[in-house]
Amino acid sequence: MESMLKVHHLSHNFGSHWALKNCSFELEKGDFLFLSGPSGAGKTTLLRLLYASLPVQRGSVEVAGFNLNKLKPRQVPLLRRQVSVVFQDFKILPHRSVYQNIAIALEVRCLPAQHIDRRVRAVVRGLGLENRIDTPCGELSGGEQQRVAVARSIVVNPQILLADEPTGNLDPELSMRMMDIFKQFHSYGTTVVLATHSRDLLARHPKAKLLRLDDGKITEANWPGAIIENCTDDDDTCAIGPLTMPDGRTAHGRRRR
Ligand SMILES: Nc1ncnc2c1ncn2[C@@H]1O[C@H](COP(=O)(O)OP(=O)(O)OP(=O)(O)O)[C@@H](O)[C@H]1O
Repeated sequence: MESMLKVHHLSHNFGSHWALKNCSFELEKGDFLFLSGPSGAGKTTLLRLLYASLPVQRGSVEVAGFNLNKLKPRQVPLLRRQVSVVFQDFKILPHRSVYQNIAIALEVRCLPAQHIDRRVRAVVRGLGLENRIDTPCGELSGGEQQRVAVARSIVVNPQILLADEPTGNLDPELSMRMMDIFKQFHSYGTTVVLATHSRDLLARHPKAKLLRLDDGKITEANWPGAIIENCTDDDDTCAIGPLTMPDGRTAHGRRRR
């Protein structure tokens, strides 16, 4: 199977606070992963690292064949052609319409206008936004804005789709519809990583891969490609992970596989 994500000994700190501690896991093409854990556990931090919106401080990350430890600024747009993200704050343009907010993801790729129009309208239909297509996004409800953010991320057909609580603002029916869309993309071969608090969502997808974070550490995983570190925070190297040297060796002098 083709590897899509390799995260080894990943730790990340904000000042003196370690938001991620020595996380290691791998995903293959077409995997569907739920990232769970309480508020503050490090889910968003992990997604931001995978999207290269935070620099890798410790450990190593490979996403869709890109080594993020060595990623140059000019390579970031290339990575983001393969990886789409829906963040919690949506990042949509309030004065632009639903159509424009979604089309922009394709316009930056200089695709033919007809092709853009077809794809945007198909996604808008799929997410039930037809009657809001010309509405400025600033006038939409939270749930509608969330659907626009999801539409913009899937319209580009990414290899990897990262989503941070994509059903958080939606009622149960829309939430199911949104999940159906993620599952549809997954069935086309897209690798999906979805962060959620929702126990209900996890219970409804018992076959998906699950990674639980607590206080920055992996505490639960249901497949062998993830490592649960049984160590305490007192053991610094174990909890925070070995330092990665620029040549890829760890501070222990062991070369990574
Ligand atoms: N930019 C930042 N500056 C300082 N601390 C941060 C920053 N971003 C996150 N943190 C801290 O890192 C920890 C992990 O935060 P993160 O947002 O990754 O958690 P989360 O699991 O996504 O939480 P939620 O489910 O509430 O979104 C928290 O303690 C948070 O306060």
